[in-house]
Amino acid sequence: MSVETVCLGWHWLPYRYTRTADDVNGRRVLPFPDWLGDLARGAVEEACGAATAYRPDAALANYYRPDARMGMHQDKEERAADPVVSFSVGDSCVFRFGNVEGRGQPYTDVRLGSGDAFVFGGPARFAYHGVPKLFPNTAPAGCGLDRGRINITVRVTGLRD
Ligand SMILES: O=C(O)CCC(=O)C(=O)O
Ligand SMILES: [Fe+2]
Repeated sequence: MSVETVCLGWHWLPYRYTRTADDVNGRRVLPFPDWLGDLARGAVEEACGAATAYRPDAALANYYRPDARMGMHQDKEERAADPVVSFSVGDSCVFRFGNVEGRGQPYTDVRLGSGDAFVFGGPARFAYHGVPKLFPNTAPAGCGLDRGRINITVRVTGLRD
């Protein structure tokens, strides 16, 4: 994985979440903002066509340089099966959305652009997914990012202090 990540609410490390960024500076992670939870809940409601009590408590903000990639993986450190909501800003990318059995086919390649939201929940919640390619210089003017891509995934950890 060649992205640079900042977390809100809970700090993610492979295999666990902690309240302190132990592999960075040991400090407590910044709070998860209410507005981001509201935005994500709106996306879930639009995706499933019904009101929901979705209450996320963590976000991972990834910065992709133009040559960055993310390998196929599951988001599975959460102790809850609530949906993951992804927001993209900047350059477009190929988002590879696969199956729950493994990293290989079948998968679907979706082009995610700046401003897109993607919700994975229900039977697709633990599907393998990754980002094999960015399309450099495709960020729309005024999106706030000249180069590369930011993706924010919003999650329900199911954890308590
Ligand atoms: O960048 C993306 O669209 C996906 C990010 C992702 O899968 C993750 O942060 O776990
Ligand atoms: Fe992921």
